[in-house]
Amino acid sequence: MPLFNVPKEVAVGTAMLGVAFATGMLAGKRYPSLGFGTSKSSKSIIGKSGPLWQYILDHSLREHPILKKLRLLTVDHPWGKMMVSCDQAQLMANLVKLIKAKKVIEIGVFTGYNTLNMALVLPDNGRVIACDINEDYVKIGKPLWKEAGVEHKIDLRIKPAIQTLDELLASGEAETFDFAFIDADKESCNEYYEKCLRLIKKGGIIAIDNVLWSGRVLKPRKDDLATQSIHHLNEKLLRDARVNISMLPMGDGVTLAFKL
Ligand SMILES: C[S@@+](CC[C@H](N)C(=O)[O-])C[C@H]1O[C@@H](n2cnc3c(N)ncnc32)[C@H](O)[C@@H]1O
Repeated sequence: MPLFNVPKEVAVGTAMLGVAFATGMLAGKRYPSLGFGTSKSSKSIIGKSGPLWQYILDHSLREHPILKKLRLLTVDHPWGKMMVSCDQAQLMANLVKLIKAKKVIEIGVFTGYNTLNMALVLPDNGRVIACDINEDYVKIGKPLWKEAGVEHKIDLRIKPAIQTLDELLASGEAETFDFAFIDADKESCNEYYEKCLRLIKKGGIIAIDNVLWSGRVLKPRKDDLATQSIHHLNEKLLRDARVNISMLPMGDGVTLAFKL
């Protein structure tokens, strides 16, 4: 199947994302112009295409050459805006290293940029449980996981992420993970969060992407289920005594929840 086709079986899971892209909702996931592929939209709520953004990358991004190769492979893909922001991915890798994580979960792999990013900093016996429903996207990045020599750290599960999380819980892996990155269909973000919270150890971190949803969270429409879902989770997290949180205006907004 051509890479650019969305297979029927994932149409439901990705439908809202599709709408999001068509309407610029994911405009915050944009890449800089200088050697970072095309910048297709100017709707970013936090200015991700101007000279200051370029300066930030020029003075902070330390990207592994194979990660860069994967980003450039992905950026011109028609769905390339789904890829995680590279500065944000670098923060994830720094956190994974800081807490000496061994077991991490990625919910929403796409072409595998952040999966590779985390695998690169995990110890040799570390493991990324990588969840997606679309194998065609993942196929783009898989050869680069191998080229980077980290393929053995990645356990790819092609099925709805809820199912994978339930299987991990059923197999006794509660409180054994160190880090989770939630970046898939937004309607399920609360369920992903609750299941990840059970899977993560105390002191572990859950990172939730797109918490600003290009600003739509400011005025969620009743018929916009994705925005409603993100907004409800944001409100819940503010009062959730099980975690400490930081909401960062990076990419399309990322919340870090530190399990107490
Ligand atoms: C925003 S992209 C993920 C970007 C990725 N984290 C990266 O590093 O570039 C969202 C992904 O979630 C996947 N997805 C959508 N619904 C899903 C579901 N129910 N279960 C698992 N993955 C899902 C899509 O196929 C897509 O690849």
